[in-house]
Amino acid sequence: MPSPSSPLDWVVVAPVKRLDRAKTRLSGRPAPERRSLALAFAVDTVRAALACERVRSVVVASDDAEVRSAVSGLGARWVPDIEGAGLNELVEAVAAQLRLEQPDVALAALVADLPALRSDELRRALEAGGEVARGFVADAAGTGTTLLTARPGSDLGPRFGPRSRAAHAASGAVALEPGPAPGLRRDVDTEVDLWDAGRLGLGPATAALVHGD
Ligand SMILES: Nc1nc2c(ncn2[C@@H]2O[C@H](COP(=O)(O)OP(=O)(O)OP(=O)(O)O)[C@@H](O)[C@H]2O)c(=O)[nH]1
Ligand SMILES: C=C(OP(=O)(O)O)C(=O)O
Repeated sequence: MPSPSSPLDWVVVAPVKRLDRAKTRLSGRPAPERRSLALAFAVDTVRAALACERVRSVVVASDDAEVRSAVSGLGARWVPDIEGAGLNELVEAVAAQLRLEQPDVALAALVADLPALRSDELRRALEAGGEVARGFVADAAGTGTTLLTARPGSDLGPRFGPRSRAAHAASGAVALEPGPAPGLRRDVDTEVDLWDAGRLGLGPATAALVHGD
């Protein structure tokens, strides 16, 4: 067991929808473009999480073969989606399995549509998460959640979805204050979100699509 003062190592669960069903709010774009963007968002999110010094491993929950192949290439592990389950049931089930495998692990659930995520933002958020039983980071809009944390001994208790910030707070999770973390909070659902992520600085996969880098 780590001593109380040593920072925890985290396992990050990142759910990724099947690409043909993802990012429906980017509806002004043809389906192949939406698909490529959804994949690029996930790749940039997972790459930044894997580069975070507090992250022991990243587990991507997805039924999409292209997603699985891309994130495996980065060094993440993947597990299948659960047929008919919603996002919260899926995260809960993957977290329970991880706790069986590694009982002392600290767990985090990270949405995989954060193309401007920086590893140092995630590190500060996870360090703040290590101070409380359950914590969350609100999204840029202030209504949703991008990161949910649970120290060893606590369950994630995910309540992602509409108004998840309020739902996580009402469930007893603490709002984490990791300092400036605009990329961690900038989930991309709409064209305006994508523009804002571009202003912050896109990860390489998304930048290649948006700017042709
Ligand atoms: N594996 C899996 N991931 C999911 C599921 N629902 C949502 N996600 C992921 O959870 C994160 C947050 O979801 P949303 O922001 O709603 O993303 P989205 O569903 O692609 O976008 P919209 O179609 O605009 O709602 C993204 O990384 C999604 O890929 C699900 O049922 N299974
Ligand atoms: C799932 C969530 O994301 P979004 O609101 O972007 O769908 C959430 O904020 O809980």
